[in-house]
Amino acid sequence: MTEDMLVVHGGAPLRGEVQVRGAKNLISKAMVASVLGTGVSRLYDVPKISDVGIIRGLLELHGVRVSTGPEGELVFDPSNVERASTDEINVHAGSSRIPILLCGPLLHRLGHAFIPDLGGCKIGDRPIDFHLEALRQFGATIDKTPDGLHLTAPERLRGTKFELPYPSVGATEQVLLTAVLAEGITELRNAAVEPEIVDLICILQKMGAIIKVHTNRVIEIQGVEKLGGYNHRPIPDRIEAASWAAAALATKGDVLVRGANQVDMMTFLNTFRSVGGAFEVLDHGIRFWHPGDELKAVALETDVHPGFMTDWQQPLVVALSQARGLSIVHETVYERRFGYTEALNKMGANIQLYRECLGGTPCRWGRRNFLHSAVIAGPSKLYAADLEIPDLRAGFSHVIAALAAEGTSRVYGVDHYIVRGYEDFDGKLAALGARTERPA
Ligand SMILES: CC(=O)N[C@H]1[C@@H](OP(=O)(O)OP(=O)(O)OC[C@H]2O[C@@H](n3ccc(=O)[nH]c3=O)[C@H](O)[C@@H]2O)O[C@H](CO)[C@@H](O)[C@@H]1O
Ligand SMILES: C=C(OP(=O)(O)O)C(=O)O
Repeated sequence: MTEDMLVVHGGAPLRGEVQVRGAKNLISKAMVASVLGTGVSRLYDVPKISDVGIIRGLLELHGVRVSTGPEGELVFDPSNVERASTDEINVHAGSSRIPILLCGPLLHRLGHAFIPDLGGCKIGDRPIDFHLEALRQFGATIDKTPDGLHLTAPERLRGTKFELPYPSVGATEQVLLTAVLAEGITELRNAAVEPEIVDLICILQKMGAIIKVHTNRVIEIQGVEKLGGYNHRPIPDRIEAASWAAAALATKGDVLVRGANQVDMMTFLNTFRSVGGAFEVLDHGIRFWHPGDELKAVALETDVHPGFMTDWQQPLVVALSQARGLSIVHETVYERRFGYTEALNKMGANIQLYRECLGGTPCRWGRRNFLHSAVIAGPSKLYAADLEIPDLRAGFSHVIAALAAEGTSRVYGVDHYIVRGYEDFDGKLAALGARTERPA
């Protein structure tokens, strides 16, 4: 499909400024949280990305009135939450993972929830067993049918004690969004504590929830009878910020990422510096640049917060292909997050994948029968190629590689994938001096 294709003339460093707005991985959850309230909620700085449109559509099907204000403001009025037909909901089947988080809010409001097949990036099996087990413990009944999940809770859900086998972001959000209106106390052990989760807790607290974050990943939620609305400006997107930082490094450029927040990116910044990248933290963002010296190889493992995010590795690996020596990236969160390396190799990179847990510690997952360690030998000269994007973050890394390469590449799948997480992608590339075109 040529309309989904970006032509990239490589070889020019990215230079200039981009602005990041509210984090993709918070915005959609904040939208879901609005359903829990009886009052109007206002979310500011919402980027124009496709996941927002999908969740908006689902909320509207359930009777939430959504309107837009200036500069990315979204307003939610959930006073008339109602059931939607499975056929209508199924229009959104396979489009996002967020619908699973509607379980608790819809059960509280309606006693029933229908969840279509989930979508999201195909970067692993991505089961929802922790979600379903937690919901059962709250008292929900779950019926899996070929068209999706039907959940019922004829009585008020009850608080519970639950320990996650792994600090899953989605399952932690599931528990939070369910426990806030459940009867009694919920204790969640081994919870995820990503900045996006802390921001969701802030939103719920604004709505009237009582949530205590203890040490050692323990979160205690005291259920309340009723929640109101919220006014919230979300944390900036630290994945997008790191993506532009990696793009600056890989193209030997200099990019000021307005809105980038140091505290949410500390681990990334340490790695960026270890590779040889330079940055300066400013009041309104972070400037990232290639200082001219040869980049250095590093070993890193992806991990839950405060570790190195799994969503940061794909863009950074393009820069690592330009570093001298052997870099190791051990992916411990998802089983199949190296799909993009095939394209980089086609362009001249030297990346080998291994089933072993390379990098230091064994994979906490136990799922070792996957190619989840990458060894990147550099520096490699990159040449243009025709590339097919396999998922969102991989897509960004394809585009960076094309920008760093010699010659003209064609990148397919841009509008399908990149638009899920990067607002005004073409506009931002143009602002940074990238030489890209859309076919006529
Ligand atoms: C929309 C959103 O916020 N997406 C992010 C979210 O995804 P998401 O919330 O889906 O990621 P999780 O933290 O839940 O998944 C982490 C790991 O746990 C496994 N797992 C998860 C749930 C479950 O019930 N059973 C199970 O086995 C998954 O297969 C995966 O291997 O966190 C990931 C980890 O930071 C990020 O890469 C994604 O960008
Ligand atoms: C994996 C991602 O998102 P999702 O969970 O929506 O698929 C991502 O943002 O990189």
